[in-house]
Amino acid sequence: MIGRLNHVAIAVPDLAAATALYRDTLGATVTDPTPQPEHGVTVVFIELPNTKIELLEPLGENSPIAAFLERSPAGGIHHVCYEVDDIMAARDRLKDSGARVLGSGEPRIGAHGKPVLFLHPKDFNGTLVELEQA
Ligand SMILES: CC[C@@H](C(=O)O)C(=O)SCCNC(=O)CCNC(=O)[C@H](O)C(C)(C)COP(=O)(O)OP(=O)(O)OC[C@H]1O[C@@H](n2cnc3c(N)ncnc32)[C@H](O)[C@@H]1OP(=O)(O)O
Ligand SMILES: [Co+2]
Repeated sequence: MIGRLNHVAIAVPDLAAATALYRDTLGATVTDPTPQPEHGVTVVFIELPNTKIELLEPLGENSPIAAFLERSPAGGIHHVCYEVDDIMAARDRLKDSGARVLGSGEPRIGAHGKPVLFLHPKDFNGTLVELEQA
């Protein structure tokens, strides 16, 4: 069911500093920061030949990454994102298998303008999983 690895997300306390680290120290191609208010984060993508790294900084009062950064103030790997061909079929199959789909269970539009869903980390070996419509 899952296909390509779309991105690995890293939550960071200082997006400008993290972006500079990837751009200047690691020599990567980086995008401009993009606020995603409906997701409570500001995002920078690091573009690699075979996938992307998504740097996440909290945005607003109720950011879903705030508690994560309280637990890990220096930042850390927050989620992995896999592409699926049919996100509704994937969601229904996962729910039938007992996996917890986070939020309302309805896909929302993610950073690439495509529908995304999140799966509870406790159901996937302690890793928060994002699914993105391919
Ligand atoms: C930009 C848009 C989009 C894209 O297109 O790429 C994005 O990526 S948006 C990214 C941010 N959005 C989300 O993360 C949405 C989904 N997340 C959530 O709903 C919540 O963050 C959460 C996963 C339910 C966690 O909620 P939180 O309040 O932070 O923690 P809890 O106390 O409920 O945690 C319970 C349990 O799970 C562990 N945990 C929490 N987050 C993670 C994580 N990222 N990776 C691994 N484990 C995680 C937490 O430690 C708790 O464990 P125990 O203490 O053992 O109970
Ligand atoms: Co993501």
